Parts: sequence; structure tokens; C-alpha cells
Amino acid sequence: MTRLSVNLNKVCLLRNSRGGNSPDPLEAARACIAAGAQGLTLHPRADARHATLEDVIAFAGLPEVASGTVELNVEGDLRPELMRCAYEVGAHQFTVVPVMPGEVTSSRGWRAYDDHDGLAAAVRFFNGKLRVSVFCDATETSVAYAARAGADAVEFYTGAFAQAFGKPSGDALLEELGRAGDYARSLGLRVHAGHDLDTVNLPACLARLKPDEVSIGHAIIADTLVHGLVPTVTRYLEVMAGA
Ligand SMILES: CC(=O)[C@@H](O)[C@H](O)COP(=O)(O)O
Ligand SMILES: NCC(=O)COP(=O)(O)O
Repeated sequence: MTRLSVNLNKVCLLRNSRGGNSPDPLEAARACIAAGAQGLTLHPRADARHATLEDVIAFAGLPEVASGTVELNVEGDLRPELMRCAYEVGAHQFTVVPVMPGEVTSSRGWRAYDDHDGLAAAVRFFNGKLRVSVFCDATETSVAYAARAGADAVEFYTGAFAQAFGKPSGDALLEELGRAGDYARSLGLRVHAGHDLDTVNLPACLARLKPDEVSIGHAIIADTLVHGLVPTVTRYLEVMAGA
């Protein structure tokens, strides 16, 4: 069964737009947990435009997270203060994401020109206390970089697949994801997926890739504006159960 980790960056973004604490990301996290989400994800960026290190600390204090019933996945680049924060609060997973200066959002996985020594050092830093996942392209090369660094998991970037969904190129990209996932599993890695997944493209992704975990943020919060957070998370879990 694939686990759903709800990314709450966008709730933090809305909160930050007024400088107060409304909407409260912790309340949103509690609602996701109440709806049955198995995980929570935050991606604190260096510019602090949405989730912050304080949010990571607050989420880690939720009883379900502290007890391990619900996993906290911290995503981001290899900033020492971010890695230290995830380690010290006892997050369950750190997903290393290649971040390019000025980017609007993530658009690719780990590549040849990324900091491979830094990635291996991060795996050593977390030293088995946290699962380390690497945001990867659906290629053997990208997966091999993660495996060589000693990571436990890969998270496949699904943005290109999501954009092409419903077209022949979407089918081809899904097949690439599936093959890369098979390769990752053959190396003993867990397989995760994320970026621009929604209730429309999710069933096909789950059927071919069979990920251990998906992290979904933007579409859940967009759906939430119309339908509410608990009904939306419930709907995603229903879609996943039916896949
Ligand atoms: C790694 C990934 O695909 C998402 O976490 C994405 O990076 C979300 O970040 P934003 O919410 O800043 O777009
Ligand atoms: N790792 C992907 C993630 O957390 C959420 O991505 P998105 O659903 O906001 O595109």
C-alpha cells in the first residue's frame, strides 16, 4: 500500500502572506492526520517563502509524529542548518532535492553536475537515524547516483509526467518512471514519487510505479480551497486505495 505524505508548503505560503499565523499549518497538519494521511512533508527553502525551520520543529512536536505513527519528511537542499534541524527534531526522512537559485519550484532530479560529495556526506551525517531519499529523474543514471551515495530511497520527479498526462508522451514518461522504479528496487532502494500529482494522474502513476510513498502538496491544497482539507485528503486516500 502506498503511503500518502501531505506537503503543507502552500499552507505556510498563505500564512506568510499576512505575517501572522493564519492559516495555521499545525492545524492543517492535524486535519491531514485526522483524515488518515500517513505522512507530512515540508520543504523549507533558503528564502523561507513558505515552510520554515520553526514549522519543522512544530510538526515534529505533534504527538503522532513524535510517536512515529505519522512520518515527518523534510525536503530540501544540503544546507547545514536544514539538515541539522531535521536530525535534531527527529524527522523520519530527509529528501535531498536539487534546488536551483531563483527557481519557482522543483523541476528535475539529481544529475551529474550536482554535489555528489555533499550527498554522500549527508548520508553519513544522518547515519541511519533518518531515512535519506534523493529526488531523482526517471533514469538509471540518476538512480545510480543516489545508490552510490548510500541513500535509502529515491523520489522520482513526476512533474513532466503530470504535465504530459493524457497524451502519448505521458504514457512514454510513465513507462520511463516504471522502468527506473524497477531499477531502483533492484538496487534495494525504496521508491517514492512526487510533484504535480493529483487525483487524475495518480491512479496511473500508482499502477505502474507502485511507489512506497507519494508526497502531494499543491493539488491537495488547490482542491482543499473548494472541497475542504479533510474531504480532500480522504478523497486522495480513496483514490489510492482503489488504484
Ligand atoms: C521536491 C518537490 O517536488 C516538491 O517538494 C517541491 O519542491 C515543492 O516545493 P514548492 O512548494 O516550493 O514548489
Ligand atoms: N515531493 C513532492 C512534494 O512534496 C509535493 O509536490 P507538489 O504536489 O506540491 O507538486
